[in-house]
Amino acid sequence: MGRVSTAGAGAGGLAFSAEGLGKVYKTGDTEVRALRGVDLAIPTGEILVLLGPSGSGKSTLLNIIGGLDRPTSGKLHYGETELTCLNDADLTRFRRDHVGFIFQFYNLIPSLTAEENVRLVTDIAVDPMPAADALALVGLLDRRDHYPAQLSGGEQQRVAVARAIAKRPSVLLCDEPTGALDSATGIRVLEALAQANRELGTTVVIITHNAGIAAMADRVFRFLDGRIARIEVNAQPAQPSAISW
Ligand SMILES: Nc1ncnc2c1ncn2[C@@H]1O[C@H](COP(=O)(O)OP(=O)(O)OP(=O)(O)O)[C@@H](O)[C@H]1O
Repeated sequence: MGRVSTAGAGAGGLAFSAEGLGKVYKTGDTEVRALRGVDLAIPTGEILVLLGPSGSGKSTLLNIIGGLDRPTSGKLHYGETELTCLNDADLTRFRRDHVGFIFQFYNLIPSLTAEENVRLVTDIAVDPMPAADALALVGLLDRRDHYPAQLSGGEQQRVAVARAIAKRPSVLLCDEPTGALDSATGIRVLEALAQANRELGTTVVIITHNAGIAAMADRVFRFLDGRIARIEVNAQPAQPSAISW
């Protein structure tokens, strides 16, 4: 794609690296320092969990990594491409071609079936998988003709996962993907994310307030007051089914 090279973002490399990322939100006379000098390295193909108190900067970082927002200071690379140097059009192209987003509320179009919701993405993506394959990956092929209102919350979120993975993104960014779900359905959604990671090699970043989910991560970043206060590496990440909620 355009000027965003994927060199260095392949297996064994770094999906993202950042030095001194800062973000200041200005509203009138008020300034909020949401990120205060974040350095990070996210290896390709890992599952990363971001934990930390409300307001500590997790969503701000996720939005910057996904090209939805820009930092006010510091540098961010995707593989060998410096995202912080891209113009708006190239940043949009990076986001469209490489990033899948999953949010707490599923944002499905109510008047479209599960398959049609996924097709919204596969119709415009560069190298998508068939919508049916994406639904099969999250275990919902038999519900392809159901409308969102005919699906449970967990099933709707799995359709959202299918929609996000159908374009074969290199990275899936998930902001509280199980925040609205009970433990059984939440675990099913986490299994869908783990499956995308395993079968497609997708790097997965998950923001959560549920510390139990950290058990499935290769790496955990603990945020405090706009900084990464601690990084933990799991030698043996757990299966989602083994997570205690
Ligand atoms: N668009 C914005 N304008 C002004 N301030 C903002 C904006 N977005 C976030 N903030 C502020 O930046 C800080 C970090 O917010 P952020 O959403 O990144 O935290 P978080 O760790 O994701 O929190 P939560 O767990 O509650 O989602 C907070 O003080 C928040 O109020």
